Amino acid sequence: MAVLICGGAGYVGSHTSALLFEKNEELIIIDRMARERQNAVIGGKVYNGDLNNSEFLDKVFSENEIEAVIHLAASSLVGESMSCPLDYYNNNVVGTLRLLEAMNRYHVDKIIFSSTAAIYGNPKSVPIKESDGPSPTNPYGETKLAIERMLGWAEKAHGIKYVALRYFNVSGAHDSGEIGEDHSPETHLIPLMLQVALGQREKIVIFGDDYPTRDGSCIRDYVHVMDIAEAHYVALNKLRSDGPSGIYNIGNGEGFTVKEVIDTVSKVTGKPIPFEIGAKRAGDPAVLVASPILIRNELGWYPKRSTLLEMVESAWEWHRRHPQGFPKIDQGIQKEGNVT
Ligand SMILES: NC(=O)c1ccc[n+]([C@@H]2O[C@H](COP(=O)([O-])OP(=O)(O)OC[C@H]3O[C@@H](n4cnc5c(N)ncnc54)[C@H](O)[C@@H]3O)[C@@H](O)[C@H]2O)c1
Ligand SMILES: O=c1ccn([C@@H]2O[C@H](COP(=O)(O)OP(=O)(O)O[C@H]3O[C@H](CO)[C@H](O)[C@H](O)[C@H]3O)[C@@H](O)[C@H]2O)c(=O)[nH]1
Repeated sequence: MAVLICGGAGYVGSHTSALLFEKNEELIIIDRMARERQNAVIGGKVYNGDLNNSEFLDKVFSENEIEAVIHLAASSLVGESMSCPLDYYNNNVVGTLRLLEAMNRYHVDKIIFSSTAAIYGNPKSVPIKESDGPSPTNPYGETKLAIERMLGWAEKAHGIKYVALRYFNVSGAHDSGEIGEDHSPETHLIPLMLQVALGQREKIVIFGDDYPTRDGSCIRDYVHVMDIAEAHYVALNKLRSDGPSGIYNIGNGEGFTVKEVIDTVSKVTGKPIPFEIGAKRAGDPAVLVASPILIRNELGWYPKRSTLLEMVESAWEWHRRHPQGFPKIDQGIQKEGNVT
């Protein structure tokens, strides 16, 4: 039986798919950008389509024997969600609703869901524990919280077991240096800085330097994408062995300011990273740092590539080798494969 990966052509999805492929799992991948991003997918049967389309989901679920779902497909930019909240509800909440309906129709009863630190909002204390009350400061976090709650009700009514992984800030790249972060447009801090190091961008704008932090810039907990991929594999096996549903932070337990990230990127790349101070970004909490203890105690997962230096080095390796990201398929460099 196969594992269905929704959003498998995206950043975290392509790394998670690669890891599961290396573990000899049978993979089905759904992504609405699968055709454009087929160079990000190293294996599995790939479908180009949208989760909000129930007929498309019927096709995928009826053509394959699906054991479990890993659901990473979402709109996920904090700033964008502030200006287009309804699009976020539509893509994230309605998309997941359609997916759960299809799982229910086809009797698939395991799902691992990409949640986010953004559900916590401005934390009451740091590091943040799962038991701390959620209080999102942006529509993106609200949609993820709504989905976590929908999963809880779907379990009660339909017996669908779930693990929600609340990732903190994902960074780094596959150990091979052949898969990495390639968002368009790029908005994430570390790849933007690496674009500066590559000479593709003049400078970084720090979004606010009067936060109540040690140097005034925001603090985030960066976690390596391959550690995140492993968390999915661990969660999948937990559900396979009849483990209970659960919600877990996926972080390192240590936070870095934007200015500290600039220093690390400069050290790794050997290039200065010029910056200017800009306005705060709407919806940004000052500090997000995880307590990663619960998942260590219950599932045995802990981050293995935990220093910021390792994360930036691995991201730099990918960006240095692939300054334009994945080869674009209209450049005629596409892999052989069958995207349905
Ligand atoms: N990157 C981070 O720092 C981070 C942190 C916390 C949580 N997350 C969550 O992890 C998940 C993956 O994040 P990412 O950075 O890899 O994002 P990404 O944008 O690179 O990947 C998401 C993929 O999902 C696909 N997708 C989106 N909506 C879809 C739909 N309706 N139907 C089919 N495909 C759809 C996109 O085409 C894309 O390839 C997201 O759910 C995000 O909210 C990411
Ligand atoms: O040009 C930039 C870009 C970012 N930042 C700052 O750098 C930090 C990291 O910003 P990112 O845009 O890289 O990441 P976010 O913290 O906004 O969000 C990411 O992590 C979240 C979880 O913490 C979410 O889940 C979300 O999907 C994911 O994009 C933030 O404090 C942000 O204000 C800047 O100062 N300048």
